[in-house]
Amino acid sequence: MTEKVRDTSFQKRKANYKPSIWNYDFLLQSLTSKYSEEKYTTKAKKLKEDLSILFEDKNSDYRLSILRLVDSIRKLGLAKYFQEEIKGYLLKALLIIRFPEICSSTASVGEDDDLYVTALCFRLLRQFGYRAPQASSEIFQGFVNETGKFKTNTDFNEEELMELFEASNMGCEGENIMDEARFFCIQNLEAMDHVLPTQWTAEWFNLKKQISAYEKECDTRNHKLSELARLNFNIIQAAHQQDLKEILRWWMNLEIRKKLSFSRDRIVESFLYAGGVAYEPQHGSLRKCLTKVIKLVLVIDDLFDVYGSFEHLQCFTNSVNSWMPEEVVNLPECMQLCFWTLYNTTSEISVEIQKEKGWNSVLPHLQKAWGEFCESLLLEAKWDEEGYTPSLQEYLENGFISSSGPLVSLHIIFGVENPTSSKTLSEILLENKDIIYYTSLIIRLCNDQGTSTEERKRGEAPSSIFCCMSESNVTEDIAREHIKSIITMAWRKINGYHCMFGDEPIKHYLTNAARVAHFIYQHGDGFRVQDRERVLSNLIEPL
Ligand SMILES: CC(C)=CCC/C(C)=C/COP(=O)(O)OP(=O)(O)O
Ligand SMILES: [Mg+2]
Repeated sequence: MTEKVRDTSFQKRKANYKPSIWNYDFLLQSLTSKYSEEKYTTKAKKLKEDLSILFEDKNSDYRLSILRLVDSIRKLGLAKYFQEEIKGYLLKALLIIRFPEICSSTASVGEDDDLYVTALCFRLLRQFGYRAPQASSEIFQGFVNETGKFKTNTDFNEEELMELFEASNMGCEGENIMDEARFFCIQNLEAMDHVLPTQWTAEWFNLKKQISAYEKECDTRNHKLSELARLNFNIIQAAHQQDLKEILRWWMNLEIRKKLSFSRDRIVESFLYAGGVAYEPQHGSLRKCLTKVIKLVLVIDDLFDVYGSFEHLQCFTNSVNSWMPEEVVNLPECMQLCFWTLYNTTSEISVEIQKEKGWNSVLPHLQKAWGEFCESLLLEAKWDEEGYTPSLQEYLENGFISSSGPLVSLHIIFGVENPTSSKTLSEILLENKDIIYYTSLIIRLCNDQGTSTEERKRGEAPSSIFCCMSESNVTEDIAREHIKSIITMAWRKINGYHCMFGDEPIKHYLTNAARVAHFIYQHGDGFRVQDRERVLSNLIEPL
C-alpha cells in the first residue's frame, strides 16, 4: 500500500465551470415520445416498401438523377433502408459513365463528364466504400493542367466547386491531385476554411438540417421519401430519449455528483456526443456505455487539470493502474469517490459487454486503457508542475492518449463487434491500430483548437498550439494553421484505410469519434458552453 499522502484539501486552480443548465427531474418528465410505439416502425417499413418504385423508374437511368437520388437518400439518413438498391444503382451509374453507348439515355456523355458529376460520383463511391475506376483520383486528371494545377481558365460555378471540395476531402495520402483540389476550392470559394466537409461531419447532428433542406427542393423532392426521413428521425429520437432517461437516473443516483464542485456537470452533452458516434436505435447499449465513459473522462480530466496536487494524482494513477481500492484510502474524499465510481462503473460495463456481446475477460482490457489514460494525464500534470514545454512531437505522443481516443475506441470495438467473428480482440486492435491513432490525434487537435486559449489563461499544461508556437517561434495564427494541416493529414490517412477496407462497421464507428470531435470543438469548447438549442433539436423536439 502507498504511504500516507499529505491531506491537503486544496484545489489546484479554478476552472469556473458554470452549473448545468438542465433540470434533470424536469428533463426526465419531458422525455416522452409517441414514436416509440410499434405502429410507427411498421409505418416506416410500409413506406420503405412503397418507395421501392423509385428504383424501378425507367426514366431515371440518367446518371445525374441516379447519383442525386443516392446522395439524397444518404443525406436523409436512409441509406441503411436502401442498401441493396443503392449498390445496384451506383453500379448502374458507373456503367453509364464507362460505357455510354450501351445505355439508352441520351444524356450519357461518358468521358466528357463535367466536374460536378465526376466529383459527385467519386465522393459517393468512396463514401459507400466501393472500389471502382471512378473512385480513383485519376478521374480528375482532365481538370488539371500539365503542372498538376486545376485549370483556371474554366469557369466553374459554385455548385461544382462545392462538390469538388466534398470530393477532395475523401482524398488519401499521396493523392496530390486531391490536395490540389482542396486548395483550389478554398482559394476560389469564399470562407471555405470554416466549412466542415461531409466526411468530417457526424451524420446524426446534421440530419434535421438535411431533411429541411431536402424539403425545400421543390422540383426534385419526393414526398414519401421525406415522410420516411422524418419518421426515421423521430423513431431514432424516441430511442435516444429512453436511453437518456436511463443515463440520467444512473447519474442522479451517483454520490459523486454532489461532491464534484470543481468538475463539469455535462451528462446530457456527454450523451448527445455519444449519440453522434452511434445513433442507430440498435446501438443503445454502446451509446449508454460511451456516455458513462465520456462523463468519467471529464471528471478525471478535471481532477488532473484543476483539482489534484501532483502527489495526489500520482497516488490516484497508481490505484487505477493496480486497480486496487486499498491504494486510495489516503486520498481526499472526492478523489476516493472518483476512483470508486470508475471502479464500479467499469466493472458494470464489462459485465454488460460480456452479457450482450459474448466477449470474455473484458475488464482487464478496460482497466489497462484507463490506466494508460491516467498515465498520460499524469505526464501532462508533471509538465504543468515543472513549467516544462514539450516539443510538438513529444506532446502528441502523449496527447493522443490523453484525448481519450484509445479508451473510447476500445469501448466502440466491444460495442460493435462480437466475438463470434473469426478474429481475436488483439487481432482487431492491431488491425485498427492506425485508425484509432489518427482518430485520437484528431480528437486531441480539435480539442486544443477549441480550448487552448482558455486553458492557457488558467495556466494549465501546454496545448499542441502552444508547443508549436514555442518550438518554432511562430505566432498563434501560424501555429493554428499548422495544427489544421495535421488534422487534414490525419483525415487523409483515415480515408486511406476506408479505401483499402471498404466501409466496415468498426472503422465507420471509430471514425465517427473523430467526426464528433470536430462537432464539439468547431465553435469553441462544447463541453464548457452548453448548447441548449442543439440538445432540444436532437433529443427533445421531433420533426
Ligand atoms: C470526443 C471525446 C471523447 C471527447 C472528450 C475529450 C476530452 C479529453 C475532454 C476533456 O476536456 P478538456 O478540454 O479539458 O481536455 P484537456 O484537458 O485534455 O485539454
Ligand atoms: Mg482539461
